[in-house]
Amino acid sequence: MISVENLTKTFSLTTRSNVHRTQKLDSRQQDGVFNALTGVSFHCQRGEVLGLLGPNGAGKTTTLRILSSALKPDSGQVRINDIDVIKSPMAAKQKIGFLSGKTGLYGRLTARENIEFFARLHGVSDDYLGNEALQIYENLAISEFLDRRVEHLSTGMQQKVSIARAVIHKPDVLVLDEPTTGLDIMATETILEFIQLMKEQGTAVIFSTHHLDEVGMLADRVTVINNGVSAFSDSMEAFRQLSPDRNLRRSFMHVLSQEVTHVASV
Ligand SMILES: Nc1ncnc2c1ncn2[C@@H]1O[C@H](COP(=O)(O)OP(=O)(O)OP(=O)(O)O)[C@@H](O)[C@H]1O
Repeated sequence: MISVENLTKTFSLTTRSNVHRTQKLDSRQQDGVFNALTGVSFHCQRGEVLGLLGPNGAGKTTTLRILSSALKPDSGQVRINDIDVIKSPMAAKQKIGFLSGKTGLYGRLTARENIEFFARLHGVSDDYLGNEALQIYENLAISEFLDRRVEHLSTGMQQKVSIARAVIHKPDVLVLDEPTTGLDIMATETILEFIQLMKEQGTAVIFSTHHLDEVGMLADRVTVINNGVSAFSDSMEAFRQLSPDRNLRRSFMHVLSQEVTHVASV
C-alpha cells in the first residue's frame, strides 16, 4: 500500500528558464516562487489501480516525481508499507517502479541491455532474467525486439521497453506518468492490458493520464489534482456519482468547478 499525505512543493523562480516555464499568470506564483503543490493526498492499496487526473500544469508530474524520490517535497509524507520514501529513498527505490515522461533509455544499447543493466543495479538475479522476465517481455509484446538498439525502435516500442525496465525488479508499487500519451491504438492496448495484469498480480498501480476512458476502464480509485491540490480523491464509484448520468467527463468538470475539496478519509 502507498499513502501520500499533504505534499507541498515550491519551486524558486530565480533562473530565466523557470520564469519562462510559468509565464502564464498563475495564482500559485508569488514573490519569485511557484507553489506547485500545496496539499496533495491519496492512497492506493495492493492490487488497486489509481487514476491520477488533472489539467495541464496541475501538479501530476511533480507529485509522481516525489513518489519515485526523484524530487524532495518541502513537506508531507509518502509511505510504502512501512517505508518512509522521503527519509529512506534507497529502500523505497526497491519497492517502486517509475515510468517518467522521458524514456531515459540508452539509445545505443539494445532493449535487453537497457533492461538488464537496470535490473542488475537492483540486484535482480540472472536466473530471474533468463526465466520469469521472459513472461514480462511476452506480456508487453517486446520479445522479438529485445536485441535491437533502442534508437531503432518506434516510440511505442521504446515506451514498452521502459515499462519492462520499470517492473523488472518486481516493485510493490508501479507509477506511470502518462504511459499512453502519443502512442498508437495497438501499443496503448498492450499497455492498458499490462496495467490490468499488474493489478491482478497484486501490484498497486498509479498512472496519470488525460484519457478518461482509460481511467474508466482500469481505475478503482481516482484522484484529481487541480492547482496543486488534490481536489478529489475517492473510489471510482464516488467519482462517477458526481455526475447525474455517471459521465466521467462531467464528473471531472464538476471537480474542477468546485472550491471545496472532497478527499475520502479511508
Ligand atoms: N523546476 C520547476 N521550476 C518552476 N516551475 C516548475 C518546475 N517544475 C514544474 N513547474 C511548474 O509546476 C506546475 C506543475 O507542473 P507538472 O509538470 O507537475 O504539471 P502536470 O500536472 O504534470 O501537467 P501536464 O498535464 O501538462 O503534464 C507547472 O505550472 C510547471 O510549470
